[in-house]
Amino acid sequence: MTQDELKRQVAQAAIEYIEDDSIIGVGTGSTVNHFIEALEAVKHKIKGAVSSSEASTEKLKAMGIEVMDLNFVGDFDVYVDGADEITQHKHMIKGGGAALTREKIVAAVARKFICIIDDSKQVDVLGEFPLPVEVIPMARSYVAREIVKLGGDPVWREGVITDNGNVILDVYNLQIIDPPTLEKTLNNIVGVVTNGIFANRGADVVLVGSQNGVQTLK
Ligand SMILES: O=C[C@H](O)[C@H](O)[C@H](O)COP(=O)(O)O
Repeated sequence: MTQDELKRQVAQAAIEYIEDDSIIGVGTGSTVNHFIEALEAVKHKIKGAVSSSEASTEKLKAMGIEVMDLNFVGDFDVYVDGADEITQHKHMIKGGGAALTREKIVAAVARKFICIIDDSKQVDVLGEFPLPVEVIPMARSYVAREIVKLGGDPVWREGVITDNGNVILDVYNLQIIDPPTLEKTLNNIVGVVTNGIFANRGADVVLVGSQNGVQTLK
């Protein structure tokens, strides 16, 4: 199977976690795009979705799925999203598609985070994938200098504006030994909106697509 076929396979497996009459949290990215397509089979049974990006919202609406405002939903059961890297402790790097802040908000509200990945995303230590940090535009240089002090090499993702109107710094050369602490440290820099470490609220269930089928890690 190609990597894209592995993504489709694992996205299909996540459909089993969807209950009748539920509201589903929907992430962003190429793996989630397969999940959105797979929702076709169950869309008549769900109440609607909460979306983590304009891109996913557009796809959900095109399928006739109601996209709800998180402010009016309260909490809900299941959030399905991909990741750029994930450890055995279910700590992740996310934000390769620049959707990290809305993803972190929707994940915070969900009772269960189901992470769907192909097996290329599994790592021992986070950090080979450059860590995305969403930054208020006027703070870009200041935040970059603060990140250098922490040992990272930030690179401005030029031309990219997030759904929230901010910019992204991708931080290279970090070996993230203690993800929960670095997540908090980076979020304490003034001007940072959020960073792509999902550790203080990691995944609850990880579905891993591989040549041998889908493995479930709980
Ligand atoms: O901002 C994007 C998200 O965090 C994605 O979940 C992540 O980048 C994984 O995307 P993909 O499924 O395309 O590898």
